[in-house]
Amino acid sequence: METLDGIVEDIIYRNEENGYCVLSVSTEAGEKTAVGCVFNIAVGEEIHARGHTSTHLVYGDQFNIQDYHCAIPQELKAMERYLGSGAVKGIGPAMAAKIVEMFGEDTFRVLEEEPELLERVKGISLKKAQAIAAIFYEQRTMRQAMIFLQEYGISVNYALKIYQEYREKTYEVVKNNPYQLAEDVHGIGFKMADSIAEQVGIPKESVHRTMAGMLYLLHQATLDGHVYLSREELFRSAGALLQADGTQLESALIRLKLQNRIVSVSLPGVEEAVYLGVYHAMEQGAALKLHEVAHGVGTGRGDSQEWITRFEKEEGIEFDPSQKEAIVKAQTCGLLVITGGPGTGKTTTINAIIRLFEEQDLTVALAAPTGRAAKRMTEATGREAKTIHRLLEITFGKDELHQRFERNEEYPLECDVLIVDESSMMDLTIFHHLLKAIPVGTRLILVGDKDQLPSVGAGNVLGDILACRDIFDVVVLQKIFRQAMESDIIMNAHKINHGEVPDLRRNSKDFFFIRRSNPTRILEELTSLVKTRLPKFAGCDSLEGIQVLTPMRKGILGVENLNVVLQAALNPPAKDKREKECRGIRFREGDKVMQVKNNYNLSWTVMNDLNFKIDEGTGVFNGDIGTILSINTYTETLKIRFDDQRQVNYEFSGLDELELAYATTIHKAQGSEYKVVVIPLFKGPPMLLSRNLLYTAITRARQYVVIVGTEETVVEMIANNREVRRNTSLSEQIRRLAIGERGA
Ligand SMILES: Nc1ncnc2c1ncn2[C@@H]1O[C@H](COP(=O)(O)OP(=O)(O)OP(=O)(O)O)[C@@H](O)[C@H]1O
Repeated sequence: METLDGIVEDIIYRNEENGYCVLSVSTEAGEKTAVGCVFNIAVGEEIHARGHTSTHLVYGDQFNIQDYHCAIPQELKAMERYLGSGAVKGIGPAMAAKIVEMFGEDTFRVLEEEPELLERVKGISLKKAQAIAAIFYEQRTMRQAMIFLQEYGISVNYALKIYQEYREKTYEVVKNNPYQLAEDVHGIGFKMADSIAEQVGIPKESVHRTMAGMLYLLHQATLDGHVYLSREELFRSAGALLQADGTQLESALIRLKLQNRIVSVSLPGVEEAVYLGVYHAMEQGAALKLHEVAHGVGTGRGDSQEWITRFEKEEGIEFDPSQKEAIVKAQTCGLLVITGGPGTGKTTTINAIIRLFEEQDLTVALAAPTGRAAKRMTEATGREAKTIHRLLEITFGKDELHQRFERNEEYPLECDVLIVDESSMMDLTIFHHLLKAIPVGTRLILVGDKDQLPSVGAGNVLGDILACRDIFDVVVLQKIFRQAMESDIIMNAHKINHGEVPDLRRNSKDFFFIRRSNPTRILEELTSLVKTRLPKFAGCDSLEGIQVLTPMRKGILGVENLNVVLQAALNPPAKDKREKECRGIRFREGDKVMQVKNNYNLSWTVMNDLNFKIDEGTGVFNGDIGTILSINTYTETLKIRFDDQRQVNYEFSGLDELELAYATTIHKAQGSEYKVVVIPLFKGPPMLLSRNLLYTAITRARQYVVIVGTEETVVEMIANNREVRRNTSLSEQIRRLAIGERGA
């Protein structure tokens, strides 16, 4: 590795958000340009950096800083420049000259130890002297902390986050219990904390380590959808991860319980279910609020039967008995769940319910868990539907567990009826926040298809509520309407859902099966379809209209390889297209990409044709798809325009939240719809090839489905009705409360 030592002469560019700087540094070998993330550096400071030199096409040689430390300058001239550069707020160049003239080499000692002496300088009051000293102290502490943290191999980005979290307590936390970092600092997980702990010299058997390891495993379980782990599961994984014995684990478990960070309860079939405290509280809170909402309204106004007859006449429609039941129950129940597969009239029923309430002058709010689902609901109802996050007015959240919403029990939603579509996608966290904001007396109507894959986040909210059909009101729409029957996509989706294999040889107008017997042939066929044949046939763009959905991540037909192949076919390298590589993914201007995490802090803007900003906000969500408009290697940013026109600038350091999206997993496509869906299917592990995965994939298509692969795989998937069980206990909590109510 090369080194660079010199004095910062100029800061040519500084990105305030990610700290990326272009510096001009004077060294013994002359003036050099250095680039990289450098925090809190000022003109006049000495920089000692390690890194490598590369040659930029336009800017020539530049030193890429990997790690660095800087020091307050020693020479009078440099001191003056440093103080006057704006590094210490309140001191400009003229004042700096006066201070250095008065105190000479003693300047920094005075600033640190006897700031009141500054008052002697003309123009500095005692108050100002104190303020200057405070800033100087803060900067010195920060600089020292950054050096300290970098010694443990912590990157500048994380070091800054750690310092911002703990300030002067940084040393104490890192030295005594670095595992705390995993809980408090976004982006630092157990593994990184564990490696810091090893360097600090914390023994492997430390109870802090065991506790952190257990919390980590419970958190990992939530990423797999589980709200709790059985004690046996937790001990098995913790034993393997931490090489800890039963006594150590037991003692950590007790401490965590005493601190209320975990809760354990017994459930039917599970002797001890262990939860992260916050998840247990969310389940309990949700169960209680569901009961309150369900019982919170009196019977509705007017006679809905009469209204239905009039509506049917006016609209020339005849409702199916279960649709009528849903409309009547919407009037009489505080909580109603309407569920049904594609084409069973959910939207038609919602529309009638909205009309009925509106005619009674009640306000109806509409929401859905994702941006795409909300957009579809808006189109289908002709009324504005918001994402749940927007409805609740999200304000802050470094991650899912730290989300903050303006709307909550103190400042609840102001509507008489709330209808949530695509409820199967709601995870426990968002559902808990939603319920908190619903005042008792407001009607809640949850609509969804129970056979879709469960939510990406932890929980099985819709499934758990439906398991309590004897307690809450549920209407299942089963009739497939004539118009829907004309679509093979809908009919085949229902067949698949019932375990029947559709006729794959049938000549269909919207559902196609192309038999190819090995992965290489499947890939060739799929590429040719997406690149040329389907855009012509369906009259759409390869990128916008067509989505390849696959069950797997790995292998020839996994997301990763499909993206490489499709990128090469649809957006090949070109001289005028800039690129940026990150985690082995080569992002290129023009690429189709997907955000793979909810990020509530990313800012977006919407520009009009004249490039004027017409809207702005924050939040980009898991599953949002867009196109890379430009890559700027100088400012280290990448600009993306999402499908709904929002434009977002990503720092290169935030690219781990992006993936190529020519192909995505079926899981990620939940709640989205595409004009054309292409599904490659070939042998794979049964866990990945299940019936509801195929069902979900097919029901994502609005106009055409094309399956390329082997008939055997389709048959196997339909036969594989093994639902992946999630450890959740919302229904149990609902039941316990119901028994309590009956008993009371
Ligand atoms: N009672 C009815 N009589 C006749 N046609 C109906 C009736 N209810 C719904 N339909 C028609 O059936 C089709 C499917 O209905 P709708 O879109 O409401 O179903 P959905 O369950 O929302 O479907 P998806 O989940 O696919 O969006 C539509 O064309 C709709 O007009």
